[in-house]
Amino acid sequence: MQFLTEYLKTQNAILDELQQLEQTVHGSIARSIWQYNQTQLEALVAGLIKMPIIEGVELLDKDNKAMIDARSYLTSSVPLSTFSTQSDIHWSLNNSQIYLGSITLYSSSQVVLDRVLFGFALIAVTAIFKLSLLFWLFVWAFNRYLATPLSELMLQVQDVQLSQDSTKRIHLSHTEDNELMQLQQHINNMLCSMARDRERLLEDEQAKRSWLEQAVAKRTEALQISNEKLKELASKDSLTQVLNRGSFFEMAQQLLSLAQRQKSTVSFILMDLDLFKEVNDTFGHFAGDKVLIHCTQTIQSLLRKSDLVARVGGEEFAVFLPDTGLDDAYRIANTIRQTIADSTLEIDNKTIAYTLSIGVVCSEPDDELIDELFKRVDLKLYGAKDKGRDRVEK
Ligand SMILES: Nc1nc2c(ncn2[C@@H]2O[C@H](COP(=O)(O)OP(=O)(O)OP(=O)(O)O)[C@@H](O)[C@H]2O)c(=O)[nH]1
Repeated sequence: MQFLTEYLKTQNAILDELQQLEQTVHGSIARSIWQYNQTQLEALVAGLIKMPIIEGVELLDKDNKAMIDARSYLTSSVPLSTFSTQSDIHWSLNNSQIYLGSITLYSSSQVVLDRVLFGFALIAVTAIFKLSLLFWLFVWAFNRYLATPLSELMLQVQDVQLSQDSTKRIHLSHTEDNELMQLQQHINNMLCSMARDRERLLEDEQAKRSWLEQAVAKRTEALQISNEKLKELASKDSLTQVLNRGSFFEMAQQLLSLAQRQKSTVSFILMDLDLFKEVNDTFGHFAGDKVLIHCTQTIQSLLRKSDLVARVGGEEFAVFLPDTGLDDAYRIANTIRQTIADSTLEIDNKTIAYTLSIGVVCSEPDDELIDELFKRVDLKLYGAKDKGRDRVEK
């Protein structure tokens, strides 16, 4: 439909052009005919026929006989349809018009078609050019305002994700006041609130950890106290509160090893209450316990703090004297014996007296084990018993 409209419009335009051409050449042709100048007439027609919109020129004389009939096409390729404009040719003489003939200019559907197609081609080329321009404009705008900022945004988000730095934020290099800028703002707000949450969590965790550490420290302290109490209980004799046999031998062994390294002498005193069974039998077991406690306190009062005292049997006491030779040890042992022998105990209005038999030895340079000293001192003790009790044997 558009093609048909275009075709008709173009045809009318060509008709107008043909008429204008006729007007233009009208005077020259009239003169040529009036002057019988055939050469000039033919030249004019040849000029006309060369024009692209003219397919044929026909000149008729006043008797309608053909003077010139020129065609731009061969007779073998006649156009499908032709259209023409015709006008009469007059010559003015003494204010009268003399009729000389007529001129007909032909054009064809081919000319119209060519022009219409040329118009369409022009429109198509313009459209393609405009479309290309629009396409590249779109590509440029897409890249500039969307693709490039988006890929930059993705890279920065990735960077923030991989980084341990919670203060990192998104900063796009080219930001317009658009959705991307809002997106950047939203992401940064989200990162801020995430950082705040993380800080809060860390603070909570820190508080919980310090609470836990305090609780553990308190618990450890309580355990240490309990352990120390247990150790003390395990290492001490419950009645007399001096060392028991096990811990005495352990500590004495360490002190003996140290003394051997330092090449000093240590002494070992072993004491046994004389006829203690009689004390128990006469005054009772409770009184016997009091005697044992009295004996312990008396021994302790006569020793240095660095000496070890232990209850190593029912009524048997051991003393380990670091850095002490046999004579000094003997003197100490005898003082203990004498003090005990001189003392009495009042229990339930009854006076109790008791004595000790004591053995004393000192270490030899090749003594490595405390058991060796114990064996020797045990023999000395039994020597004291054998010799009548209440005495010290060295
Ligand atoms: N009260 C009391 N008596 C105890 C304790 N441990 C042991 N005994 C008593 O000590 C006495 C030891 O008697 P024996 O081994 O016969 O020795 P002894 O009577 O002292 O005679 P000798 O050692 O030969 O002088 C026993 O009667 C035990 O019951 C104790 O913890 N408390």
